[in-house]
Amino acid sequence: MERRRVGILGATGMVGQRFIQLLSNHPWFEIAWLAASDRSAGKTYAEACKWKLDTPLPKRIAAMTLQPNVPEGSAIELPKIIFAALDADIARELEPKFAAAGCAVISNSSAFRMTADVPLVVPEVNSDHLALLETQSSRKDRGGRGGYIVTNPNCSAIGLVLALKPLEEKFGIESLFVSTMQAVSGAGYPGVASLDILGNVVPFIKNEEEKLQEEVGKLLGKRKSSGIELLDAKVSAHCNRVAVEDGHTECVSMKLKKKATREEILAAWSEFLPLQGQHLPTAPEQPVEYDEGVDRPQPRLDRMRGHGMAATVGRLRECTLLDWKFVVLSHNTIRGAAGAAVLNAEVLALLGKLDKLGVPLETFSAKAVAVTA
Ligand SMILES: NC(=O)C1=CN([C@@H]2O[C@H](COP(=O)(O)OP(=O)(O)OC[C@H]3O[C@@H](n4cnc5c(N)ncnc54)[C@H](OP(=O)(O)O)[C@@H]3O)[C@@H](O)[C@H]2O)C=CC1
Ligand SMILES: N[C@@H](CC(=O)OP(=O)(O)O)C(=O)O
Repeated sequence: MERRRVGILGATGMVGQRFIQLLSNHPWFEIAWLAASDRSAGKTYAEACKWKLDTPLPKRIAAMTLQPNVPEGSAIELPKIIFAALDADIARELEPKFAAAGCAVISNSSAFRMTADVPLVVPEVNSDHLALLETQSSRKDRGGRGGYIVTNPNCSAIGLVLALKPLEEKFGIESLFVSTMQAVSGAGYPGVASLDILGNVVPFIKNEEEKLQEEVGKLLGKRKSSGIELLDAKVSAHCNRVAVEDGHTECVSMKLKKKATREEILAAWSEFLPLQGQHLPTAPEQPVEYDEGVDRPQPRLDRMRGHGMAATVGRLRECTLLDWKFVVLSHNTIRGAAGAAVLNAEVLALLGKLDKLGVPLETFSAKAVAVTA
């Protein structure tokens, strides 16, 4: 099968580098276009990027020239699939321009996650929310060329909803308390100053608690004809930055609507295999892995389970305040960012939603009439 050409916006950042790592040998996608800030445009990737990953920067990518970060003016043809890893303020300005140019913008940023007709998706949890694309891609400000924006959640929200989805389905969630320990790579590069974080914990990450609380509601919400009905549960979050390189750990207490035993909860996690049989290259075999170890999960030991795409849960025990408590861990720049977006793109490919990009919608309806006439 011929691989689809893709581009990466924000290619030099922490998440951009993960995109390069995950897409360099991807069987369905081929990196054809890269862009970062104006400071980087015109430089080679090797000149513009401080490569921070523990696999070598691929030679082909190192030699690629960074293009202007707008749909026009590239020296090479703009791909119709754009992975975006930009700060929210920049994403708010740039992502709609690429969607209006007929691109599928597969975004990591928080800029449009809560916009009513923008899907906020974790494929194992709510791929049915992708139906929102039908209205979004025909919006006037999308240029009528089939372009759209799809988002993946905040890195802490992803691990949490993977663990919660099978429990919400079987028992219902009434309320939730979560306290996070988030890795420094979550703050981008150079991120938090070493003097602030070494030997320390910082009990504040700007806007993080608000994002975590509201995104869980949309991700576990139900699709209705009017849009997404948010999950009716109380969620309270504390977010903390800790001196860990990669991997976000979350301590969770929950009250369920229906009583559940420990065995029933463990069974719900092990039987949670929503993408089984779809053969998506980035999907982990077991999205939620339970570890019986008394002191697991731990970021250094467990973040790479399922090639960095699985959420590891452990320490399930009764809670004296709510019903049950447990710990969940996931890799923040793989499962929590670039890997999540690549998996979203694989699902979009499977659903045929990468097929009609860049062509005026009227051309498609005219063609459809011609075929049926
Ligand atoms: N790190 C994480 O764990 C997660 C991050 N995210 C989100 O992903 C996005 C990227 O995060 P991260 O990679 O950590 O950030 P970084 O700060 O590491 O990277 C930012 C990227 O954006 C580019 N950039 C900066 N200014 C502009 C501009 N004006 N126009 C175009 N491009 C610009 C930078 O290019 P240059 O090198 O030229 O400056 C760089 O490529 C953010 O929205 C973040 O919130 C989401 C989930 C997890
Ligand atoms: N704020 C997160 C990472 C992140 O960028 O989140 P968001 O994609 O919601 O902006 C962290 O610090 O770990």
